[in-house]
Amino acid sequence: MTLAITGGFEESAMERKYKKLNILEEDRKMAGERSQESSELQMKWPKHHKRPRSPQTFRGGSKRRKRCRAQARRPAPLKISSYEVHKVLGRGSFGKVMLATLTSRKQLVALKVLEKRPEIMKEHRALKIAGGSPFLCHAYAAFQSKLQAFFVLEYASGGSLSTVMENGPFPTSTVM
Ligand SMILES: Nc1ncnc2c1ncn2[C@@H]1O[C@H](COP(=O)(O)OP(=O)(O)OP(=O)(O)O)[C@@H](O)[C@H]1O
Repeated sequence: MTLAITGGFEESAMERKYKKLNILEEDRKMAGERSQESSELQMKWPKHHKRPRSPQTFRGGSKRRKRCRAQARRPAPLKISSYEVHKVLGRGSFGKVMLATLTSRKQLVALKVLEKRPEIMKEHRALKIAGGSPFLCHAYAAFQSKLQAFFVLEYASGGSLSTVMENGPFPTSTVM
């Protein structure tokens, strides 16, 4: 066998046979060990119990990634009758934003009502981007009537940045 490893000489038929037998023997041993391991595991975790999964690790070493806020919550109902409107929060170029309550959950939301125009696709794209950011308002749902598009947004109770800045500069702790 040593000859075969160092090369240079050919293995004899007898040596090949011994080598094969040794390999078969090793295979048998390993198979035996594996079946013992699996029966031990079955004893630990009977079939009706799920074995705990090892925590999945992503690139960069972080454990399972957190779902973003908008995904984590259930989608809001997709009809206007499910919302109780309280007041107008502000107006934009294509419509208005109203403070509303999702009646079934008593949750305050900002309901953005826009005329159906091609430009509202920009809004759609912006909300898609905002969904991945922890610093921007997320959308819970969107639905439409014949003439209008409705976006149900996270209510930002602090007001707009320009309103806050009317009173002068504020400390970093306020921003955080
Ligand atoms: N999620 C929200 N929570 C609280 N108030 C909001 C929210 N979204 C909008 N508002 C208020 O409604 C106003 C109008 O918002 P909207 O997004 O329609 O227009 P805009 O972004 O200010 O302007 P434009 O339509 O030209 O982009 C805002 O200035 C803000 O005061």
